[in-house]
Amino acid sequence: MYASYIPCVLNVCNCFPYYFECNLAMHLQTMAGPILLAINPFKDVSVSGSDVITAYREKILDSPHVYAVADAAYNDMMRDGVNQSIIISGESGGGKSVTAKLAIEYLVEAGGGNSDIAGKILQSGCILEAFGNAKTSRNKNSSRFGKLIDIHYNIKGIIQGAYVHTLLLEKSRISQLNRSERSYHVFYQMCAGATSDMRDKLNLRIATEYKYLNKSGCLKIHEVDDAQNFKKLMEALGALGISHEDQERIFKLLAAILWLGNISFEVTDLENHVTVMTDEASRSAARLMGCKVKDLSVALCTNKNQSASDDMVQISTLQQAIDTRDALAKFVYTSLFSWLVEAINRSLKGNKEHTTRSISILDMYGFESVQKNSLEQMLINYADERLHQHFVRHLFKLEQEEYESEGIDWKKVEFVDNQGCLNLFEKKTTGLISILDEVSNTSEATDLTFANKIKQHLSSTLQFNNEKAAFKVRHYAGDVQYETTGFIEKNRDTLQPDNIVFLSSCCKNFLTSESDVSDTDKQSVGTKFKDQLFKLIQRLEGSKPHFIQCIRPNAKQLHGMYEKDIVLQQLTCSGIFETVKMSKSRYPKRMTHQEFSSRFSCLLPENSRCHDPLSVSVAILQQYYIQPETYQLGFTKIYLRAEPISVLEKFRQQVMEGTYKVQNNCHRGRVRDFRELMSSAVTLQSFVRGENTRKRRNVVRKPSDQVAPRSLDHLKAVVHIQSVTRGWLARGHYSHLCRWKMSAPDTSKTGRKSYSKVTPEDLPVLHSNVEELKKLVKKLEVSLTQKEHENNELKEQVRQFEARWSEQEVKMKSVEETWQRQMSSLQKSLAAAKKTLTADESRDEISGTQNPDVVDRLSKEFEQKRQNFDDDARAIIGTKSGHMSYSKQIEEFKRIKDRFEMWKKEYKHQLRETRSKIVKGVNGEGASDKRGKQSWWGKLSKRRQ
Ligand SMILES: Nc1ncnc2c1ncn2[C@@H]1O[C@H](COP(=O)(O)OP(=O)(O)OP(=O)(O)O)[C@@H](O)[C@H]1O
Repeated sequence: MYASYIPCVLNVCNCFPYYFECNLAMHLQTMAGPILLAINPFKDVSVSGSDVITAYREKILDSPHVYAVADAAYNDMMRDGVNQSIIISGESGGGKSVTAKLAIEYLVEAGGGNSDIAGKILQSGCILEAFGNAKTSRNKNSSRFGKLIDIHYNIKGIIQGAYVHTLLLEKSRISQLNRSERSYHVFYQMCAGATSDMRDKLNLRIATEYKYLNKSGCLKIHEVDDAQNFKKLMEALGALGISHEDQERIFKLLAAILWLGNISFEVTDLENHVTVMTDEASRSAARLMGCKVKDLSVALCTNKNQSASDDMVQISTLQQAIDTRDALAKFVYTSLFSWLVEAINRSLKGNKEHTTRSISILDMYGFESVQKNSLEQMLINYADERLHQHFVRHLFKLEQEEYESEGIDWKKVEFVDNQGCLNLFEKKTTGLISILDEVSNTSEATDLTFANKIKQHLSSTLQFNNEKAAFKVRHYAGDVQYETTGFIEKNRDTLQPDNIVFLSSCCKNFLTSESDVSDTDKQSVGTKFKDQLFKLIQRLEGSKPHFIQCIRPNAKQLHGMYEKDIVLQQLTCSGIFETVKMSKSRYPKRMTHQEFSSRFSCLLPENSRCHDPLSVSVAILQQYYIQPETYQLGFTKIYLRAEPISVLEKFRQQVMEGTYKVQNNCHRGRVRDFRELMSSAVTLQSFVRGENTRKRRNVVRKPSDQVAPRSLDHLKAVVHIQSVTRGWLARGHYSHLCRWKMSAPDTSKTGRKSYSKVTPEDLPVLHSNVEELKKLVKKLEVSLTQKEHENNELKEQVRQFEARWSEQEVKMKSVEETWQRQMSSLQKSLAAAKKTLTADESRDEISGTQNPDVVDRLSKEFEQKRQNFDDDARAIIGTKSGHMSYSKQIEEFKRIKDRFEMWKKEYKHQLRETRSKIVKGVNGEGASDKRGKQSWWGKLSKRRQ
């Protein structure tokens, strides 16, 4: 659906400017490839707030919006476990800070909404805005510092804490203001909103009475209520846990800065040497800073000549004193700002141990070009270039390089690379920052020296304006001319060491950070800024970026006005057209074959999953009919357009839901099994308890029953009787309690204890009842302990009993087996005897000697006995689960065995006799027959004896 917006954006810029004009009634947001374009409506158009957040979270809304970008970042973090960043760029006044605020609002809500940390994160924005934002000619609420907020989450995506990184606050604004601009909001808020008590303590006046505020001719902002905002600021300071004492100190220093600006100097000699005028301004400033007027005067009106070998102290000239005063004011303010950022970070630290990933939101000062651009503008625009390079690198360079190295069929998209402009700033020795540092380190150097030096080194890249000692830089966002006046002083930004010592003694609470003091000695402003910027970009490099480009629809900050050229210029400079071109053919989703196959292999039948990741990936794509033009297979990764990935994700979701359901059912089954096991254990325990009780009460039972196990039915009956008995006892106890309650005071109606019915005569009865109850409780406790002890003993008995049981079972089995073996062996012997006898019969028939009766009788006897023994043995086995104990059964078996042995002996004897009779009868008939008869007998005798 985003694709439908892209041609609109292109048309807007070329042929259909009315499209934007029509849509300015609302906060138009649209996608240009992977970038969200957010057009500043310059009016609250109410497409934000908790309802809209919910709609995006629940996917009821999915149209392009900053909430959709934040949602994608959050979901990507949760799914891939990778840190994310939302990079918001655009010109000053484009709406970056408002957009960042909306993104934070969403991310806070997604990460658990109402937690303490979430509230603090939102409140910290109010403090940073009051102390770091100001009205400029381009924006009534311009951020004068760079800001990166990391929101930390745990593995479940719940907010754990946050950290605010800041980048160089524009300090010149404290003492110098351009026409119609304001200093930092907090000064105006304090002057408008302080309570009378606070005013007295701070000797506070209205803003017009302070020179640092009134010189620009702008004290109020249309539709902005400073007093109301002061209340919000105080609330936020409280919410962040900044103590009352610290708050007082903060406002004291702010008031001191304002009074410092009002300090004037008196010329004391012809050489223009000065001293501080002792008036309300100097007295107030000294009191608020916690020093004497005399010390403040020394700090402002003397300087050490460091070039002289003896560090000679000199009286300052008027200009020197003014510069020192302003430098002190700026130093105090920036130290205060750093202290506040540290305090905010302490408060947002939260639960660092559980932090696993984060989302960073970058809101930098936007590209700006004012009437007289100085070092501040140069650094702001340099930061903007660095950020643009990050954008170019991720959206054009890295992606295209990757397609090439992965062997993807790809037509290269040309883009404007701003690396050249970056080199102009960053190059060692010949870059603007290096040259500025080099010149600043020379004590005699002036701004003109700097101008000449850059002319010498960079004449081929820069255009120069000799009249203004200015140079022009061709930025990606437009040409800017910088006037070198003030560059060296601003870059050095040094305070006299004596002044640092002085400040440390009076506002030490806010100069805790060693870096405040030492860095000013070591690093120039330019180098420090460059280093901080590098660290920031490094942080961003370690995360997956989501880009938002803010567009300023007109220069007048008016709602409903569209200036085509301004918009077109912003779209062109920010590389939106190349991005759109690229997004037509790019593959927004890429995964290694390993990642792809392990994520989606659940969509394949089990037997197809064991192949290599590439084959699995191909199988998945084929199985789900993914169109070949929507993906490409690289050497190590698979590249996909948006549609196939959403199709596969949908299928995966269905499979996962199904799996969870099955798992839940299994889990429920296991719980059921466990319950059954529990109830069996309870049954067994109650049986054992019953047995134990019977033993204790000497219930007389048949000797065989004493060790015999109960049958299942018997057990059930016992348990049933027990439960009925327990129920009966419980009912009895309950009615006893009821009777007791009837006699106790009535509390049911009033809900309170009413003792009105208790007469003095009742008291002894009640006391004795209570005593009785106490005794009863004690007794019960003792018997409970006993029972527990007994229970343990019983458990042990059961365990032993079970062990004996299984032992007996093994024995029984072996007796049974022996019995079976003997019977079958006898059967075999008899069968052999029968066979031989039959052969003998036939021979007897032939010879006339017959013994059929004897053999028949023997055979019948054998059958009869076998039947008897079998029946007896079965009868014993049949009683196994009935009423006979195992030992009894074994005894019976032994008895049968003895009988069997006796019979066997007798039978053998009979067999032998019969044999000898037969042998005698047939003696003369042949030796071979005799051998034949002996052979079966021999075998039988061998086996049986
Ligand atoms: N989404 C929005 N809804 C309503 N008004 C907005 C919105 N975005 C910006 N504005 C208006 O535009 C002004 C400038 O916006 P913002 O301060 O966010 O710009 P910026 O890009 O951060 O500027 P800078 O770089 O100077 O800090 C805001 O003060 C506000 O009045």
